[in-house]
Amino acid sequence: MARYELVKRSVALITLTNPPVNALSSAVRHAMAKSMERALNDPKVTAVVICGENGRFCGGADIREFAGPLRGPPLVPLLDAIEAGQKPVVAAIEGVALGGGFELALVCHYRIAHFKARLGLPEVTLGLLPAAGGTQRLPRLIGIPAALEMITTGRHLSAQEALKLGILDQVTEQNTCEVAVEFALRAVGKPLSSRRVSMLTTPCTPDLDALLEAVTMQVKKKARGVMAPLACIQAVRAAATMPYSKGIKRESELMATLFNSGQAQALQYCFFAQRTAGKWTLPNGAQWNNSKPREIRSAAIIGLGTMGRGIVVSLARVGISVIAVESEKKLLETGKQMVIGMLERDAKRRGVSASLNLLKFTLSLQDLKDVDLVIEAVFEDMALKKRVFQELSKVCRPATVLCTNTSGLDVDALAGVTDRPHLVVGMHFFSPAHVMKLLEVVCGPRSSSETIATAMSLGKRMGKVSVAVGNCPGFVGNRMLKPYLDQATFLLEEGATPEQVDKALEDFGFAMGVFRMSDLAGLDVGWRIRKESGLTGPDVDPKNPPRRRQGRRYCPVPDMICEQGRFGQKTGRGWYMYDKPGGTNAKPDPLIQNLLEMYRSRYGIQPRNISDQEIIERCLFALANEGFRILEDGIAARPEDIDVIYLFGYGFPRHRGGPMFYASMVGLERVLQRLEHYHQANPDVPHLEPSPLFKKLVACGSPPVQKWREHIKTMHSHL
Ligand SMILES: CCCCCCCCCCCCC/C=C/C(=O)SCCNC(=O)CCNC(=O)[C@H](O)C(C)(C)COP(=O)(O)OP(=O)(O)OC[C@H]1O[C@@H](n2cnc3c(N)ncnc32)[C@H](O)[C@@H]1OP(=O)(O)O
Repeated sequence: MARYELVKRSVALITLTNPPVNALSSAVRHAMAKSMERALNDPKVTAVVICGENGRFCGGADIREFAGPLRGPPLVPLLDAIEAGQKPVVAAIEGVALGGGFELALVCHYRIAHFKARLGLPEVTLGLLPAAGGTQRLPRLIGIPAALEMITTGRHLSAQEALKLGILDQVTEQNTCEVAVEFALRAVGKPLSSRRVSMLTTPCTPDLDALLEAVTMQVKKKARGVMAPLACIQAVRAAATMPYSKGIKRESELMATLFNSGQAQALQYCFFAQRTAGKWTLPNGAQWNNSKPREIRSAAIIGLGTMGRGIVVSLARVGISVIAVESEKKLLETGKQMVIGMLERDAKRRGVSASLNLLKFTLSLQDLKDVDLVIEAVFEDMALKKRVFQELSKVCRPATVLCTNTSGLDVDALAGVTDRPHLVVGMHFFSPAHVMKLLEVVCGPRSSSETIATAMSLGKRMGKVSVAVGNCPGFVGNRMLKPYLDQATFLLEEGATPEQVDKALEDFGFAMGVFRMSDLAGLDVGWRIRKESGLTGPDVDPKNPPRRRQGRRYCPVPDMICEQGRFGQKTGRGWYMYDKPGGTNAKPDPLIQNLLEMYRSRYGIQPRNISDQEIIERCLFALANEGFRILEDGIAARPEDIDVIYLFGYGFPRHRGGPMFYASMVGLERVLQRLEHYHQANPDVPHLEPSPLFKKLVACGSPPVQKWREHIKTMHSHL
């Protein structure tokens, strides 16, 4: 857990050895304490260097240990002892120094880093604060404004930036440990008191209160209802206004309030869920670590609409040659100009040159004969997509992987029209594709493990959080959206307004409520799907009651809105009104209020007061209930996968952990009771009927979300 060596006859080299990130587990803390004691007591040792094995200094405290009772030597006294020691200690930072790892570096008397190293205090992203002295030492070292920014955002700094801020003493391109050992030898005999950061005075900040107020407003706006950034601000205030001994107590009190909070549990769950999601597995035993992806050097995108353009940019910026295909010259030219503009802006922001030489634009599918992979991103129309896949089958070489960006159509039906169904897979990007992190990799029953591995690995290369899902209408994300949207519109029928529903969801933590989000996405998309599914439009039998379809409750209000040409932001009118077509400033529209009032009176609905609690319960419990069905059907392998999809694709607030984790935090029994209650009141809404898996989990004593998998016995897993 820590290796101790004597180098250059007088330098104790202590290496943290806890792969993969040398986290400060209780065993590491124990070994560190013993090694430091040995170094400080050995008269031969004149200086100490601390480094991490495998080119990684330290990824911080062991987050897994936070879930259980704290054991082993506490970190704070260990770090205090290092700082107070009478021999110079140098941190040799390679890879990362994050969280507790960065705090370890802060107690060393000198810090040397490799030029590729990254440093930061990401505790806030885990619902915590840097409670091993970080909130008190960092402001003393670099001043309040810079420390506040680092601590409240959790941002990683490059070594160069850390050097400029005064965190590092030296940045090197050579062997960091060797440089640190030489540095340590030179430091022997020099006074250490000015090198003990806890003993420094925090530099004075003019207008401290105004600065703290401004940052408070900023974090409240950015992360509504999230506790950790606010606690970080209070801790940093203590560094400015209290002596170190009192500030450190304040830091620890604030940490105690965060440590056991539901928010910290949710955020730490998200950290691990995100990493679990990449570990896909199929019933035949093929999985992420035994299936080799193909190397993708060239790709083609068919269709240069919003999605296609975003995908081209995502591929080109990671160095993949892209051929972009459109069906008409004008569309091709417009798409080309937009892609070039997007790539140039992206490159400018990242300080690199735009990889325009990787792009080729064409009207001919014949140009795709040699590409490694094709992503179809044409209009969401099965007949059109089938024609494209048939054509691709003829044109592309037999080994080319064929992907569809459909957001819900049958991937296997497309595979079926090709000569290579095993090489067909869904790659469902989210709009705008060059910004949104989520990628659903849709595994058809005939997709080979190599094809899935290729799509997952390509997603990772593009910086996406890729989740493997099964093939069913809407896959995971969009399938779950239906019960959520249905509940929101039923609530309007019963007496709520779009702004009330949105406010309840935004207060819960969503960046945008469901109606504002629908206006942004465009209401016509859902309208077209409802028409195609026979739910609305001229094909519906006029004898059919307007509020019932296929034996279920149906709300025609969204159709009525679309019939008025209100498609959302793009038309300047939707659930809200906007200053102009394309405007983003949503204002309540009296016309919508009138429409709802007339609608209720036409159908004899007595509006009632609806509480925010009911809005949250009906929208989110219905969402989670569909998640349970998805697990039952084997469309998602784990609840973590569903949560990751909602966190990265649908703006579910991270500090709530995702719909499945949220249900477990509320308590499965309580959620079940509430669903049963709502289902009794709405027997014609099947989505409110608790799923069998859900009931089974409650009957088994509501195990924690990580254990649900043990209770899921899917006969026909799609994964
Ligand atoms: C009333 C009660 C009062 C209680 C008071 C309590 C007081 C307690 C005081 C304690 C004070 C401690 C203060 C310090 C806190 C912290 O340090 S919190 C941790 C901060 N660190 C981080 O957030 C870093 C997290 N890790 C990362 O960002 C990345 O992993 C990485 C280091 C940048 C590496 O990235 P990459 O190479 O892409 O690898 P990954 O896939 O992300 O990770 C590889 C595996 O390592 C696991 N892992 C990573 N970091 C940690 C960690 N810190 N702890 C445990 N495990 C970690 C990760 O899960 C991966 O695992 P596998 O998926 O199983 O491979």
